[in-house]
Amino acid sequence: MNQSKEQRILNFVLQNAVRGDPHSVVDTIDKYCSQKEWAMNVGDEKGKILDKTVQEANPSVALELGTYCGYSAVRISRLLKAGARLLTVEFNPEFAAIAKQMIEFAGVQDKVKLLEGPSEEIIPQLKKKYEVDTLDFVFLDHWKERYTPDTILLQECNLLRKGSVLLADNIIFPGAPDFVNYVRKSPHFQCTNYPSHLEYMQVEDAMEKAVFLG
Ligand SMILES: O=C(NC/C=C/[C@H]1O[C@@H](n2ccc(=O)cc2)[C@H](O)[C@@H]1O)c1cc([N+](=O)[O-])cc(O)c1O
Ligand SMILES: [Mg+2]
Repeated sequence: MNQSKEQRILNFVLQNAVRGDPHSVVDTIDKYCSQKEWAMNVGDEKGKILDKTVQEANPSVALELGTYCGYSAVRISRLLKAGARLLTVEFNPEFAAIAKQMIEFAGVQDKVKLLEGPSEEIIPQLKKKYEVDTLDFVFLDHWKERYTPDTILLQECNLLRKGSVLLADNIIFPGAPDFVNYVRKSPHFQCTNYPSHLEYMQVEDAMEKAVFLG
């Protein structure tokens, strides 16, 4: 049966990137997805905003919702300090299998833990099952209608602390209007908007940073 697009992306990385070099894995995925087949990786332009936000937060414990092929898991984990870890949540078994191989090829498997399942199931398990106290950084890049319920769930599970940084992809396209309304109206978040473009396209997009105020 013919290969999936995600398998083709992984194969291109295995054949063209440098094993153990996360930067080359990120660049190689961007090369494939800009020249051969579009895919919903955060991409390099928004990736630079992600990099800066991660470096500023300098998280000990980070969470990503929506692993997909592992592009942003590799991108984030390459910036983590020694001993820091990224927990990334993926619901689709095929994508999880691709991401696992991508993460291992990049050599960041010691920093990244891929959790398979829906975010609404995984988030309530983070404290007891995954020994999380609070999250220093959260990247939201999964189903857009899950951004708000999962942000509420993170608060209900006491996973945020004063200063926890949320960064959400696709605020303009495909859009997450209820999330933007929620965090901008909430007295518990200090928000910043970062205009950008949809990955590999000339389409407008943006990222929203929401810092939890406690
Ligand atoms: O739809 C988009 N993203 C949805 C991502 C979904 C990913 O999150 C996982 N997940 C993991 C846990 C869950 O609980 C639910 C889903 C899904 O299994 C999938 O791997 C999107 C679309 C465009 N676009 O241009 O159309 C651009 C983007 O940057 C996007 O992020
Ligand atoms: Mg996205």
